[in-house]
Amino acid sequence: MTVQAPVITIDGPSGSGKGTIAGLLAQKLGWSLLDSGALYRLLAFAARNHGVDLTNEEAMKVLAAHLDVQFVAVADGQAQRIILEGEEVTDAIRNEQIGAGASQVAALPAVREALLQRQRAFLEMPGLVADGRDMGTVVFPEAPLKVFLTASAEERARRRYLQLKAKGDDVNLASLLDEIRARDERDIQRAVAPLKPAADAIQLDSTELSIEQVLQRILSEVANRDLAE
Ligand SMILES: Nc1ncnc2c1ncn2[C@@H]1O[C@H](COP(=O)(O)OP(=O)(O)OP(=O)(O)O)[C@@H](O)[C@H]1O
Ligand SMILES: Nc1ccn([C@H]2C[C@H](O)[C@@H](COP(=O)(O)O)O2)c(=O)n1
Repeated sequence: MTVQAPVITIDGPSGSGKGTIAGLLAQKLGWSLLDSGALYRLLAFAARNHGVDLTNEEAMKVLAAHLDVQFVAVADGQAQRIILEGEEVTDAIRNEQIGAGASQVAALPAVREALLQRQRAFLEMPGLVADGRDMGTVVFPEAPLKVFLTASAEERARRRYLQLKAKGDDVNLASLLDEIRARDERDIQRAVAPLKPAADAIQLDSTELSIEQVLQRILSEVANRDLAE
């Protein structure tokens, strides 16, 4: 009998803290990590490099199927390094322009289909923490623990502002709020795999919670379900 590795899915809108929490959780449990948003960002980035129009579904599908990417684990507490076509792009894909492009290509059904198996291939023992928009609804519908992490748009814009400012980016809070609202709208309204909580997801509003409080809430659910050693 093959034993299936457990998955914890963390879905939610941009800036709700999914990536931060997924990374900390994976580190704490010693599990693998899937940052599915990075795949859509990488596609938008690769399309720009290769001069492919983001609305050309057939060309984007081919790009998605052949995306040459590696996720490299690093020391505890640091974001994994992302290598696209031999070049490190970890930071280059983390800006609002690429995020908006990612949200645009993510609405193409052929692209989502082309990335499905690639995402499922991240599943390995002893377990996987997967963050994105459709982890609990489409990619890992059998996951024993699904979290839908939210926060108000204002708080998410504020967090993004502080994050980008710390990186030295020239940012404007009002524009970030507009971009976050536009991205929410596109991710929620799209026809395929829209952003929505799975019926069996735990919904967690992090607006008034610290990163540590969110992490502890999820770890208590992990313990309740006996998911980890
Ligand atoms: N509960 C929290 N309280 C305060 N800041 C937080 C909290 N959760 C996350 N943050 C901060 O908010 C910023 C955005 O978090 P993060 O990148 O994890 O969001 P995300 O949901 O993965 O966004 P995206 O989907 O766009 O990648 C980071 O700087 C992170 O440190
Ligand atoms: N499972 C996923 C992950 C991401 N997307 C899309 C929607 C987002 O706007 C964009 C970038 O994601 P982020 O890195 O900000 O989490 O990618 C999706 O549709 N499905």
